[in-house]
Amino acid sequence: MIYTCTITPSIDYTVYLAAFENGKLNRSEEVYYYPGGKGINVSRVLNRLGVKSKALGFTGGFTGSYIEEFLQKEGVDTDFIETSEITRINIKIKADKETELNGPGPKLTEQQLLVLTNKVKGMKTGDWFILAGSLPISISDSYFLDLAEICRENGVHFVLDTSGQALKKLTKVPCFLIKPNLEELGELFDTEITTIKDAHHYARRLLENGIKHVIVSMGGDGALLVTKDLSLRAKAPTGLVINTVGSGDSLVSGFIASYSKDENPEKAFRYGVASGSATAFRSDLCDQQGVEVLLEQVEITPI
Ligand SMILES: Nc1ncnc2c1ncn2[C@@H]1O[C@H](COP(=O)(O)OP(=O)(O)O)[C@@H](O)[C@H]1O
Ligand SMILES: O=P(O)(O)OC[C@H]1O[C@](O)(COP(=O)(O)O)[C@@H](O)[C@@H]1O
Repeated sequence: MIYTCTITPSIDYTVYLAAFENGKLNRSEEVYYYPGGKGINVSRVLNRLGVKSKALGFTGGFTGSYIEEFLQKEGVDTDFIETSEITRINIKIKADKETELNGPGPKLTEQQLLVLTNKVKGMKTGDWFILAGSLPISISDSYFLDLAEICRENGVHFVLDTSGQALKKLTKVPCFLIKPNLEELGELFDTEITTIKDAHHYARRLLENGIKHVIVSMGGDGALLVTKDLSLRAKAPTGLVINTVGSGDSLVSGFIASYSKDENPEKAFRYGVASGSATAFRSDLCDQQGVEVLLEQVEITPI
């Protein structure tokens, strides 16, 4: 079973307008209320790609109920832990530029965290645990290190897609996959990365920690895949960009959907990049048909 875990879910209140002026009254023309948060996006895309998963994490209040109902209607299994706080609403403004305002994550009690630990303890060899999205600083790093250790002991594939300090601490863990974007990779090494050569260099350094697959996503410039045996660059397909929110999550989903069937990292990489771009080319997350028409347009070359 594939389990995604979103500690900080959201409703992505996504608004389209011709132009956005800071400090003025703006009126939007079109609005959407998508369930969001990185693990939730991964589960939604896996479902659209025909792969079952269970979405774990913490939800609360009317926004939490909305997310849960939305996912269940789409056919995504959920097993959220209830919190007393209202799940955040993240604002995504799509005008001449994309602007985002993400809220803070929930404050969780020891008891709530323990419930999640017990769920991870119940996972079996060969299962997947995808920890994705921001991790509140109120939760100690050792909590996530312990979850990663439980996964290692039980032969559960641990996938990490987070940012900031949490990413820095958790890259010490021998994950199956991590997917920083260029900025996040730079933050990991306290530097700014502007070239493929540097991105490749730093991605390889992450393998020294025992990480098996490092995917560095680069927006419209595609992505890199680095493993012990492979160094690949994928150029992303070109198209009309509508909404890139969830592109990175779609890349992770596409990779895992394919890898969990064939265990072929290059094929999975192609599927992942096509999934990321298929999401960028529409308002909501990608679907299988959208991904498959882009597969041949993903150009993969060795670095
Ligand atoms: N403008 C774009 N054109 C085509 N594909 C894109 C574009 N933006 C993102 N993608 C696709 O989505 C993937 C992940 O995007 P990225 O923006 O790097 O992730 P994140 O949202 O995690 O920062 C890219 O590797 C690419 O395949
Ligand atoms: O947990 P964070 O870092 O605040 O990010 C949450 C946001 O990321 C998203 O999951 C999108 O992520 P990506 O664009 O990186 O794929 C949104 O749905 C959500 O609003």
